[in-house]
Amino acid sequence: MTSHQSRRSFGGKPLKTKSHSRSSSSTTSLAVETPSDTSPSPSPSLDLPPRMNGSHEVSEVAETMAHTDINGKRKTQRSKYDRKQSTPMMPTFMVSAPGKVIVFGEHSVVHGKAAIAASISLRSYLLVTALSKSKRTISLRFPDINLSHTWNIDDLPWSTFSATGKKKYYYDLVTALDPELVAAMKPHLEDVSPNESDEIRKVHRNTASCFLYLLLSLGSPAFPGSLYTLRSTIPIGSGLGSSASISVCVAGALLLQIRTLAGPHPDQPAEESRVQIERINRWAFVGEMCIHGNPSGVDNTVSSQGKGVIFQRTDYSKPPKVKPLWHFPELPLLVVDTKQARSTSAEVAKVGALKKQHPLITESILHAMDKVSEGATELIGNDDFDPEDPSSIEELGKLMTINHGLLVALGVSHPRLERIRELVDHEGIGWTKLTGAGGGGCAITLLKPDVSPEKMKRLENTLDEEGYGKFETTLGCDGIGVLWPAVLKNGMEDDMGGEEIDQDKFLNADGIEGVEELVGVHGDNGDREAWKFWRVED
Ligand SMILES: Nc1ncnc2c1ncn2[C@@H]1O[C@H](COP(=O)(O)OP(=O)(O)O)[C@@H](O)[C@H]1O
Ligand SMILES: C[C@@](O)(CCOP(=O)(O)O)CC(=O)O
Repeated sequence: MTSHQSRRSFGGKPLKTKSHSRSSSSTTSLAVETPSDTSPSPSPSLDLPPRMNGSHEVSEVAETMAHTDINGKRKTQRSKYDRKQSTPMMPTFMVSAPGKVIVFGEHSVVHGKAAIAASISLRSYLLVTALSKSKRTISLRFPDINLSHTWNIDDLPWSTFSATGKKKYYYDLVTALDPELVAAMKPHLEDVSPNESDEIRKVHRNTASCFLYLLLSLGSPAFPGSLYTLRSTIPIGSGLGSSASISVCVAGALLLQIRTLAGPHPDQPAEESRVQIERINRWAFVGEMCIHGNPSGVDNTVSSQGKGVIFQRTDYSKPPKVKPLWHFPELPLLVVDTKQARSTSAEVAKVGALKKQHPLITESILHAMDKVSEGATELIGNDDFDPEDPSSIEELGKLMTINHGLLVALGVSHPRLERIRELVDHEGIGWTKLTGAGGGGCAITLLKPDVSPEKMKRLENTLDEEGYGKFETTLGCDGIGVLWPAVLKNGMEDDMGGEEIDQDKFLNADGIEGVEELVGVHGDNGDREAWKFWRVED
């Protein structure tokens, strides 16, 4: 594969991509394999920030952080003269993680075939603000779902989570929720959004349980009072991995707060970066279990590591095998939301019924889908594949068209999905397929290079008129990123060290565009350098 440093035309807007050296895919597996990561954590190497907003005497929060061992036990040892040292407080920081699309092989994956999923540039952003020593509370402000909740740290069931046989460490592989721990957590979820409808409360409690289970597993009674503010640019419940993305943000933020992650920093070897991502991914999977019950682990893996993955599930009682595609190309992708509600289980059942009725025909379709995924893996793994070259894009696009046709044959498309395909085909601007379960949800279009702004505008107008949601994204983006400290500028311009992104600014950012403009990983003039990523590619 060629390396590229590019700005592709995207409906008249330049698309930002980064330069990465590329080589063939690694076969390292994340999330679903036996733990090998039991080494003690290296100390974190994020640069400590310049003091912001004037000088802080060290607070007990910072002191506690500095004296908390890897198992969360507080070390009470003080300095020689038993007085507080002047060290900076943990800064306000931010983490961000992407959503995902299934690029090839939805449905056939349910029947043991290989599928490919990849990250997209729609992302969740979580701002973490350490509170002053006197505030012994943990607060969530998640305005996308109108969730606002505060727990008193000292009231939380720490002893149950740290009891012998129950305590889990940051390096553990947790593959199931512990029913006793879930029961201990339950009373602390009961007063979440008490005045909302049952339906809304369920959503709020799922999100709150994801956070609380991770906090109680990774934290300790000495955990610093903190405020977590989350905003996401990923539509919720459209099959684009919004829940995995927030689980990755929460897992990453908590692991950073207990100082069990090394980096990210630019010189970090890929191997070390992958270990950090693996840690985050394992805990994000636990968060996903709180929201979903029985997730496959694919969404959180793609969201943590970014790029793409091939996944296959030959034994349905086990999680799928996940092989990272560290060098998945960055490609311009249009995601269109039909806004048509769909049920993944109903669509999966449809295919199951078809297979019963027409076993040979259905098996041939599924086999053909497997060949499409195989062909796509070969294509993008080939050294000749060049995301800048129209013929490479066309080959990949054709595979998407075939995959969509096969999904139609399985009966999982929907007139609103077909309408998107028709509109895109009419303009001749790219290759479209449904993504995820179908029956509604989203379609993805791989755009031809240099699509004319007029054609793009015409398509946008029609989609708008017909009530579709549209997102201009990039496929194959970075996974979890860290903005440390969370400042608007890099802090180089003046002595004050940059302007802090406080909660108000973040909450007041206007819509998706406002969030992207204020804190976005992908700024108007290319990717923001202040965001750091664990570089997983060799
Ligand atoms: N921005 C967000 N803020 C708070 N919770 C969120 C957010 N995005 C997703 N969630 C949680 O994830 C759930 C959506 O998961 P799911 O239905 O699987 O959709 P998706 O396919 O987008 O992951 C929501 O009901 C909510 O609990
Ligand atoms: C249809 C299926 O292959 C993908 C479902 O994707 P989503 O939940 O719609 O993102 C089901 C599955 O893999 O569990």
